[in-house]
Amino acid sequence: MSSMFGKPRASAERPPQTPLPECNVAILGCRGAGKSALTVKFLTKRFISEYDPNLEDTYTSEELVDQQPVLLKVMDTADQDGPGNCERYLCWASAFLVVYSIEDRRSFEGCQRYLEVLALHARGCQRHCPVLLLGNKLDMDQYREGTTGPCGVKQQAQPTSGGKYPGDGHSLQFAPCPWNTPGQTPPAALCQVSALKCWSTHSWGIPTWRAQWSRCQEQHPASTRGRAWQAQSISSSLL
Ligand SMILES: Nc1nc2c(ncn2[C@@H]2O[C@H](COP(=O)(O)OP(=O)(O)OP(=O)(O)O)[C@@H](O)[C@H]2O)c(=O)[nH]1
Repeated sequence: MSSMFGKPRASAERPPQTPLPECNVAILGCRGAGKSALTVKFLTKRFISEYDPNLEDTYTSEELVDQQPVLLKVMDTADQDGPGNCERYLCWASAFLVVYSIEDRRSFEGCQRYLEVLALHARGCQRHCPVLLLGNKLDMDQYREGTTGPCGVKQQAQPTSGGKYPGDGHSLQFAPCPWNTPGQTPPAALCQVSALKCWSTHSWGIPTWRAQWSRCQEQHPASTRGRAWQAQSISSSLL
């Protein structure tokens, strides 16, 4: 079943026969990370505590991404115990949001399994979808399970029990930012990245891949300057 949230925007200016560019985003993560809450928060722009967290559903919302209307479809997944029966979202989604709770280290470590599944899938089908790793429940910062990293920033980037960092082995890919070029219609892939940008702007979670961001800045100093959003959202484009 598909549900429609939010008000359609800017459709009056669009010729009726022009279909909107579409972006399918799957929300992944361990139980209790806050996927459903984030989905509802994003689509309704407020926090709602009463919803059925076990329902796996797909929602559709027309959003403006870089002044362009985009049909954003969001699948709020409900895996019972880590990634399982993943084909349903791997085949459907063109972008992925992997969510953890900042006060639950296990949920952060659980992201590794999702990143691995996504990496495997990307390798298998030669399709590289944007992936955003997102830390949720920012209001629980005093209970954050993490260490203080460089610059005094508390971060989750700790080794998992296997001694690896989530995302290890996945190369970071830096997407330049041409979707802002005047007069250019963003191609589908960039539209999807932009939709994630749109997501990270609206939602109250933050992507927290700070360690990798610094590395990325070193490698791409000119192209990354002043692009704070990218700083946070490049996360792991999976190869
Ligand atoms: N304090 C706080 N609680 C939150 C936040 N987001 C979600 N929660 C709570 O965390 C619990 C789990 O949230 P859900 O959205 O059901 O988590 P989920 O990832 O969808 O969990 P499953 O459906 O079991 O996979 C709920 O009690 C939410 O109210 C947040 O930003 N802050």
